Amino acid sequence: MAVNVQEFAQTQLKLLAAELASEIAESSALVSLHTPPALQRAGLALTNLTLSSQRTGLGGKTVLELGPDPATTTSNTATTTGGGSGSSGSSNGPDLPEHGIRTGDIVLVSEQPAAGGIKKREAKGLEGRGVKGVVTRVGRGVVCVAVDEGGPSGSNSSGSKDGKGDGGGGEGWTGFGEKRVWMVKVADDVTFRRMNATMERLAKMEEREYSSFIRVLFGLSSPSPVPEDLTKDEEVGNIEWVDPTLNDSQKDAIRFALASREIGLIHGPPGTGKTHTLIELILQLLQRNLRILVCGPSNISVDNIVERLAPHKIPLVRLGHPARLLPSVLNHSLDVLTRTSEAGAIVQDVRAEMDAKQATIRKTRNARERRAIYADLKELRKEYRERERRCVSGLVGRSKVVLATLHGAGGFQLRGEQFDVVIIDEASQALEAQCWVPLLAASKAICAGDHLQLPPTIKSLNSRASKSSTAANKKGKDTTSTTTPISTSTSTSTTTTPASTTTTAKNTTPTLETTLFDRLLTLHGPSIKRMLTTQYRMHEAIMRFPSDALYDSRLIAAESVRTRLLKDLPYDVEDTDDTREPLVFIDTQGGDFPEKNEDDQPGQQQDGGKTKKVSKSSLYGDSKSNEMEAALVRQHVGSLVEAGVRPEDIAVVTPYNAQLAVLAPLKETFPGIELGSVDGFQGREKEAVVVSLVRSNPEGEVGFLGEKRRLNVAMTRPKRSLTVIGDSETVKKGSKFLKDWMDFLEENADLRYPDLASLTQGA
Ligand SMILES: Nc1ncnc2c1ncn2[C@@H]1O[C@H](COP(=O)(O)OP(=O)(O)OP(=O)(O)O)[C@@H](O)[C@H]1O
Repeated sequence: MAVNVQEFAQTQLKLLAAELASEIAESSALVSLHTPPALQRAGLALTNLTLSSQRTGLGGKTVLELGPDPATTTSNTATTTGGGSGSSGSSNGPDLPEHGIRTGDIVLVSEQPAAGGIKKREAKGLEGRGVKGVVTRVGRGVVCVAVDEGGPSGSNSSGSKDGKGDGGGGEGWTGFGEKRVWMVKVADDVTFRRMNATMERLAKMEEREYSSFIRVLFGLSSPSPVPEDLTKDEEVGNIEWVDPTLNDSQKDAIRFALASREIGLIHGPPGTGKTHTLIELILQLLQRNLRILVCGPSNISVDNIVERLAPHKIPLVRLGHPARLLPSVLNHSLDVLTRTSEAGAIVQDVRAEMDAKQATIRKTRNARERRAIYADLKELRKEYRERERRCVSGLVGRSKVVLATLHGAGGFQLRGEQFDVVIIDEASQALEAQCWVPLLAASKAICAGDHLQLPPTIKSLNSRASKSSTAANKKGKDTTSTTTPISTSTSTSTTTTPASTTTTAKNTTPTLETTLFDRLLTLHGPSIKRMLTTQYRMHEAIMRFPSDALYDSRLIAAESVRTRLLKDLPYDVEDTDDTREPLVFIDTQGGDFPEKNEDDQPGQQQDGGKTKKVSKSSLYGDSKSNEMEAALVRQHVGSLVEAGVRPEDIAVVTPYNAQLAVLAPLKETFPGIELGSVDGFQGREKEAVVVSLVRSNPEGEVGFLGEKRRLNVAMTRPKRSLTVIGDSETVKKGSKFLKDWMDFLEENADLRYPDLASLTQGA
């Protein structure tokens, strides 16, 4: 049962290397197969830019300000003086075209290739050219990018051992001059560097260095026993709750988390108040004068906690690049505190000096003078880092609660810091290696998550899976993950988040998709977890199937949500067949609603003529769509809206990105409606959710619909109304779980068969 720590770390290192290689290969393939305009349309790039200015941003980073190249913005009414340089690019200039670059994205800015695509050979070297950075601001006519110079703060480069980031940025962007440049989203290899460094540390540890915490996490010792009933426990039996309205399962989970010595898991099924529970736990730990590090896999998961902790007025510090934080939590950001606190003033002096120097670069044409300025800047940056380091360690050292993303916890700011407890939210959505970044600073950990929802996205799974020949693989090859090379840790958007292709392989060979949460449950059994059982989201009828099929029938619908329907919404909604039903199943069986393979679709060809070769790098992969089903979605949404349900209270989710593309026009008809991939919608909720299952074929192939964790996510998003649209005949053949679900819907939902005639009329 016990795990050899060194072997574990070595295996993780190998798996991580394969994963990074997959991500990079995918990015490069996308870039080499598609022209910059096609990538721009797919939301992955922004083309035809020029550099308008640069300045020193937060954390001493150089911020590049990029605007549309005036030479390419012909039909603009705004008056622009030619030449790009000198103009600020932020006001009065031409607007940027439609694009999908968002604040917080990691991008590579480089010289734009001439017309046509980027050749494979060039794509390979893409990382070596240009400069990488984080998008800090997106305006109508300007995009700002804080470039990666290995600055002391923020999430980039600091702590990297390879020194790759250090100083590299300077040369990267100075060559831009007035040339036309573009930016493309890229994989975030910082996350990998942090995970690697952590695994290397673990691999090098000698057994005698293992703490009892580490021993338990690898099964070398058992966790210290915790009594089943803690209500009579001397220490935690009589807690003064900050929020006395917590339900019993939440209180029990908190008692358990407080009483556990090494590790405690809080299992939070959908809508059961996992975060709510963690907030109380943090406050209770603080009352016991313990020092806490709180982490989550994404910025949004961490910000969510900061926002809810802030009203309690406890001193806390949020680490992370300010560009990636919610505006509401910026006041707690370490970068901002460094700037605004008294201790930060001295840091600012150097910063002002750096700005002044930066400004002189553009005026200098003489190469020797430029080199001299760079040398000065290098010195100043060093000094800046030194002062900032002192200021930061003061701020962090005094904080009882520190919050960061998992990989953010590997930054220089926490070097040498120890915590009594590390709390990891959404632990079942993080790679285990990522969890170890903060865990090495802990002597106890509390992990919250739900291993019955989707695990993190693994890209290398595709290539590894395709080499084996299991039936699960054959069926599991559909993927939406090829639509984007962006990292999983930053995005707050829902539609671009890639869906993983998890086959349910639960074998003994270590794989990246085994999360820490899963592994610990297998290792120590259910006694190390407590489950939250009251859910505050779904109508009872919506909750029933997931509860019975996945959560041992233990879920209870809170009184406040148990019977609420769309017709009871706090605004005017008519009482109709659609608004008084919590569960609707529109069964398309019979073969009139066939699915389409993305390859079969005409009009898929992108610019440049070369992209017809559909491969893993196609913008939609071999995703599936179903136009007739989309027409049904439109009809159903139409009648909901007609009854008075607001489009912003409706979401349509589907496992297939190709189907999302087919559904896209709904956004024009019903402004405010949300469309999302199931994977991207994890963690979200809506009053009404329509699920489009897409698959309909005589063979009964269901692809990655066969993953029950994905279906669990899909069916547990709605509050008052779930409508499932799909072909029961096809879907039933997919798995026992799918058959049970279809049988359940046939029995318990308002079952409808579409009227083909009205559908073709309405279309
Ligand atoms: N004890 C409680 N009493 C009343 N409402 C509660 C209670 N606990 C949680 N809630 C409510 O339930 C909802 C879900 O809570 P929260 O956001 O903490 O859930 P979560 O489990 O983290 O969410 P997810 O299911 O997305 O992981 C919130 O609206 C919260 O206010």
